[in-house]
Amino acid sequence: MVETRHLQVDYRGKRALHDVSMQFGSGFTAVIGPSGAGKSTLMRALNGLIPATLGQVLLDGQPLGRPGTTLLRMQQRQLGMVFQHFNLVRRLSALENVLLGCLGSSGALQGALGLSRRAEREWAMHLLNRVGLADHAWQRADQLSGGQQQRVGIARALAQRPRVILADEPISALDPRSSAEVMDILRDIQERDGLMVIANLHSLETVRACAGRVIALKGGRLVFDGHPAELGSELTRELYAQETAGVHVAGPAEVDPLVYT
Ligand SMILES: Nc1ncnc2c1ncn2[C@@H]1O[C@H](COP(=O)(O)OP(=O)(O)OP(=O)(O)O)[C@@H](O)[C@H]1O
Repeated sequence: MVETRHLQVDYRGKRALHDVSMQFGSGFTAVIGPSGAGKSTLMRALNGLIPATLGQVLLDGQPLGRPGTTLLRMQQRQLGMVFQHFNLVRRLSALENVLLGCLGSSGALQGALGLSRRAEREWAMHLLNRVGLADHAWQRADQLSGGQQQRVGIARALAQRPRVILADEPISALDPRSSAEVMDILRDIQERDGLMVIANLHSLETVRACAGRVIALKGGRLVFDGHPAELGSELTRELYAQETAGVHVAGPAEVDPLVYT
């Protein structure tokens, strides 16, 4: 359903992704790799927030539209985005933030689906309840904890009724308990609602607990695509070699988990 074909992304001459081709059909996919590997660039390119320099991103076989086009906006409705730093409007309530997600799917669709403002509100409240925040609906976003803000971010992404959730480092800014809550919600969305989830994650422990597929990038290139169980310690060591060399030399027992959170 989502595919990259020979995707290359350059930032002012600096290549961030080289010739990346892959397909995503369903399930929970984790994207891993050391700092600067191109993980965020991939997530943003999948959503059309960054255009391909060469190659293509396709949704249901159709290339993503260029920035600013109606085609891209229609496609982006199917691709809900969750951000590392939540990207909420701080002075608005949790409910108002979720309603902003509904705006992405109203407009043209509002008439077609017959969605009234009231129906949108009910939908937004339902989603806040889903992420365990019904009691915080009227609280300002900047008065919520990081974990709560990220849960509002997920509810906002769900508000547009996407088929895919692209989560760009959804738990990097959170403590372990909030991280677990957020991952439980993402996993539940995937398992119960059948949404495809693609999440860029740093903790291999989390990857093993949540993902059915893992994609590893290094230096902007695809270096692994398979089941998390196939991700051996040799490959993991290689993947993070540069990073651990300067920062922390892992002992044999340390290689596997959280080298990198
Ligand atoms: N806006 C930008 N302008 C120029 N170069 C950029 C920009 N964004 C990213 N890069 C560069 O592109 C490469 C890939 O960056 P990206 O943020 O996608 O990596 P990442 O794997 O998500 O890293 P991290 O885990 O540290 O967030 C890096 O070399 C980075 O410096």
